[in-house]
Amino acid sequence: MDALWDLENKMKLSTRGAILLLACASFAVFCVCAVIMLIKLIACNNNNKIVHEESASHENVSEMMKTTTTTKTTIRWTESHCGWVSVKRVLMGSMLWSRASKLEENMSIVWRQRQRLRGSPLLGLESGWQSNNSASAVWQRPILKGEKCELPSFSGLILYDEKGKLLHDSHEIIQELLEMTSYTPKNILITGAAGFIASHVANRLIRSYPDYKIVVLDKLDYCSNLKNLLPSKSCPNFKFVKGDIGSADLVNYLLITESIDTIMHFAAQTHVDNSFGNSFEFTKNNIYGTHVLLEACKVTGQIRRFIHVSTDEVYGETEEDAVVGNHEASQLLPTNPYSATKAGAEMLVMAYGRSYGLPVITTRGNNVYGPNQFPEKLIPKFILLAMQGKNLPIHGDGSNVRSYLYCEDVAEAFEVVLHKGEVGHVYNIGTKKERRVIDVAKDICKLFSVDPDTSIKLVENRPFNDQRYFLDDQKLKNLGWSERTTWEEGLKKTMEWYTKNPDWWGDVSGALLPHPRMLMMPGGMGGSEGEKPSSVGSSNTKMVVPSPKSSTTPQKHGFKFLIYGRTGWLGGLLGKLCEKQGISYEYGKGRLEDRSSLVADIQNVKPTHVFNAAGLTGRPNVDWCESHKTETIRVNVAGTLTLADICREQGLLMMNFATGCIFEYDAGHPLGSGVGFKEEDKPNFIGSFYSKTKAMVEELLREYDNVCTLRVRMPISSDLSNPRNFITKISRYNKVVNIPNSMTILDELLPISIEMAKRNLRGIWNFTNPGVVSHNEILEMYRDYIDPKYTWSNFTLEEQAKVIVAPRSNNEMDASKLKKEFPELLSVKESLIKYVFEPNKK
Ligand SMILES: O=c1ccn([C@@H]2O[C@H](COP(=O)(O)OP(=O)(O)O[C@H]3O[C@H](CO)[C@@H](O)[C@H](O)[C@H]3O)[C@@H](O)[C@H]2O)c(=O)[nH]1
Repeated sequence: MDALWDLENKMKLSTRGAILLLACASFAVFCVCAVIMLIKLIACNNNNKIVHEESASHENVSEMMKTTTTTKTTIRWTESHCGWVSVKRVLMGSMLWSRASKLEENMSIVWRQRQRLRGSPLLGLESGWQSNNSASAVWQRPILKGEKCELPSFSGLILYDEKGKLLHDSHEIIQELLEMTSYTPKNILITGAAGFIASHVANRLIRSYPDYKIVVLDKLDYCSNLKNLLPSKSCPNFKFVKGDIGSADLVNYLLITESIDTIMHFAAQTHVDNSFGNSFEFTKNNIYGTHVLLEACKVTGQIRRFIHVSTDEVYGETEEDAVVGNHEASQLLPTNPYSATKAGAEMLVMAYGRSYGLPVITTRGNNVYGPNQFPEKLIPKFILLAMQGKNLPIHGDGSNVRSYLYCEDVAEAFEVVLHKGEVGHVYNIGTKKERRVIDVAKDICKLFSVDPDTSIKLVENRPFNDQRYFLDDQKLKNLGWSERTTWEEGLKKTMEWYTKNPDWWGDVSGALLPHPRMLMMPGGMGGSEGEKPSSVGSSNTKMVVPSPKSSTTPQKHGFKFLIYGRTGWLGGLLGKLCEKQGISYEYGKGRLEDRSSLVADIQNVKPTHVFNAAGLTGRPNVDWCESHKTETIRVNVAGTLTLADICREQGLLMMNFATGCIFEYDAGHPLGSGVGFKEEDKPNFIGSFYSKTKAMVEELLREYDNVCTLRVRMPISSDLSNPRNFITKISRYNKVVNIPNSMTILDELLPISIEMAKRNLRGIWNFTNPGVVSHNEILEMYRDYIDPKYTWSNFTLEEQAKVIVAPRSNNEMDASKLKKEFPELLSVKESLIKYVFEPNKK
């Protein structure tokens, strides 16, 4: 019993003890909770506080970070290997350290598959940081060896090596790595800087920041001009590279060799009118080109800023009565093909920011005006027209409103965005001052003291003409930028500049048409149907009151070729090719030397391109020309020049089949040396009258920027029955010389001439397959593929001279320009086998 009592007492005691213990424990838990809540509360009020980590190495880091919580912190990774950085977001309990992305050997950044971030407000997003998902505590981005990397100011820092192992000796490393610096551009690539806006930006940066290296990449399209960069020409920090942003190899090469850390991407097809014509060019330049740049940034992994230049047009039309402008978060609702491609490009930029942490900034600008602008745009166009005493064509009724900024102010805006813009942000570059198109025209009339009532003509509206683009410009103003130039001041400066530089752009008659379609007309100077340059400013200019229906009428698209040389070999083949490719074409009826007949042809056919395959080559050969010199001059000289001249007047590209028989092997280009004559070489062979006239014409045609001269040599085709075919000719001669020559395999090259027209290529081109082939090599192939019994004999040039009247040229042409444009082009021997002998094999 006592024992039981004892046990009961003991149990009572232990129960009391347990209760006491429980009470103590509860109190302790309460205290801990209170402390935690207090810490959380403090933390809530101190978003910039650093999270302390348990590990000694982390403490070191944290200690250092403590001093840098309110400013941006930059670290640089100098270890021999690549690494990555994680930051931990404060005020979130979880300690889930996400496994980092890996840097591959080729230095490209490969992010592991992760959930898309959905508009988390975390500041880290702004500098390219990413987390597993929006609830994760850990934000990370990879850094490359030597790269500086800004840390969001609220973060703690943990460094891992590339295998994900914590760095334990981080104190020393971090001491060395931590820098209190902000981003400073060093080597900037500006695309499209021979164009209008970018030239002002480039010239400004080159002038104001001698420490920055500015590399300009520009393909020198119709609307760009190296003269725009003249102020920078002799500056040591300026470099110009002619090239296309669509060339991935070139872009990658430039980023690496020039150590580019910043890209300002202006290059684009910008003219709305053109985009109603050939809008594929817009997709190619604006979307694909941007994509190539972005991919190059990803692959090279060294870009610290990618400033993408977009337009206010991506927002689409603003309501006429809207009082609040589009702000940067407004919806994108582009209305024309041009703005649609710009919006598309923006999406890619945004995606590369999100997917690969590319530090992107986008700008969306209002209309810009000032010196250097190609006169397809309203203000320079109207100034030039007014200067010429011509009428100013207003699309529709001129009630459309645009907001105009002076180019220097816009250049300053880009300077501000470059230095102060936040990564991941969009900035409108705008002005609240709006102007109706009709008022712009009136102001220009006033400057030139002409009567607006007689000078201004209403013409058909654009297929779609946004009424207004109204921007909220506050965000950029918050960075310290504001517009400086008044409209009156800016317009006066612009007028003075164009008055001083009326020929800056050469012949721009095509651009001054009411509705230029520079890209649809690969001649670059074309107009839409029914528009002739002469009609601008004439009192006959069609006046059309815009109607909503007509404004949506689709435009006619497609190519139409006008071909001269119907009865000739090349002209005949061209027609067949057009049929095969479904290209609409007509043969010219007029004679080359009869100007009015050519004008009538163009009026009737309304071509997009003219091909000149007409010319006298003589029958049975060029010896005929020696005894028919005036006839040869009439067609080959006067006729060709007349056609080129009319095409230029009409804004048309003329594809001119010329000859390479204006060169002869010489000391600088000896036989067998492999050194061919280049496009820029001056003709050195005028032995025959035919060659003499051809050389003279080629020289004169250099002055016509609407001509594409194709130097054909010893043309060969798969039609071995054609007497003009070089193979047919030499296989029928009693004796042949044996000299290597460059030649043109028509089956391969004629389709290329069509493609060249579509690509709007101009200037002189050696239109031969690369390499040379000798007479004997061709005849050997002829024997091997066609006639095993075929034999021939050779004779020397001296012996040949006895049986011909005029000397013939032998030469090698350098086809590298053509090969560069068409990398698939076969060497002459490969082409002979593929296109001529294999298909004729007996
Ligand atoms: O002969 C003409 C030429 C233009 N306009 C009108 O003038 C206004 C301005 O036209 P334009 O100078 O071609 O500029 P936008 O179409 O407004 O586009 C410019 O401004 C955009 C920014 O808003 C940029 O994105 C574009 O690249 C740039 O071409 C438009 O309403 C045109 O219809 C005429 O009435 N007659």
